[in-house]
Amino acid sequence: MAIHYLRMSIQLNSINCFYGVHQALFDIQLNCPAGETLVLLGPSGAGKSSLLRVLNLLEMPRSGTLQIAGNTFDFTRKPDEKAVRELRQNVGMVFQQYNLWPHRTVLDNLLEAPMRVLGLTKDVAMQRAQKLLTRLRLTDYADRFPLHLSGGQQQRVAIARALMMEPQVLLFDEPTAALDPEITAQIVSIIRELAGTGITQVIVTHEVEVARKTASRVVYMENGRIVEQGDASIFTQPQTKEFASYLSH
Ligand SMILES: Nc1ncnc2c1ncn2[C@@H]1O[C@H](COP(=O)(O)OP(=O)(O)OP(=O)(O)O)[C@@H](O)[C@H]1O
Repeated sequence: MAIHYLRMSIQLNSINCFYGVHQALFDIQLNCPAGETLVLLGPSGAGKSSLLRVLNLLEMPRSGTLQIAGNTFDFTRKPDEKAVRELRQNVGMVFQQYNLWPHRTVLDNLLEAPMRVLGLTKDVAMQRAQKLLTRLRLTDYADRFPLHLSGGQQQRVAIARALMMEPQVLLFDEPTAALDPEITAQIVSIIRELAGTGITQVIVTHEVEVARKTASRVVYMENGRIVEQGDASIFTQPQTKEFASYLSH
């Protein structure tokens, strides 16, 4: 009989994370198979951003293990620098404030990291950039500076820039915060389109509607702990009174 192993893109085991003496994450256990879109939900201060930031090592937990995109980290030891660099190439991040280079054009924002970090030639990087500019409907803005673009356009540039590295995992911190409903719908449709490409996505959001439209897996957190996790069916059949109450507000 054939045995099928589920290809896990992300596994967290017993993660404990502190800011000084304040513990922000408690004993986090999480599995996310490759190709899923995982949404992290929970009230303010629940630990969603901290958990997201652990996934690309912007926060270093005090203990526990992380397996992501083929790398494994045991946080009781100092992480290997080469493994950290590899992780950052394989795990892209789209920040809430976009974090674009303000004095570089959209095109140069896209070309910079793949040429510097991956060593791509300008021709190869340009080919990648042109495809992404087309895919994200940004071709008319290639020569503009980020501050001359709307929030939704800057968000699309930030997504294109992360995709330039061809990451296995893409992290989003509040991708639709401060965007109006029409632009939110555009970003939701981009996330859904990306889900079809096999990339694994992890999204922090306060917007339950955005979560409902994008998530194939859901994690609900409170006070640094995962209260409930499952597939998208938990939106209609929450298993805990905490998640049910969150959804009803
Ligand atoms: N840099 C920091 N220094 C100290 N404490 C922090 C820091 N960042 C977060 N915290 C604390 O850690 C806890 C989790 O914060 P986190 O930002 O992960 O929550 P969140 O669920 O993303 O909240 P929000 O939805 O408001 O962004 C909170 O109690 C927060 O005050």
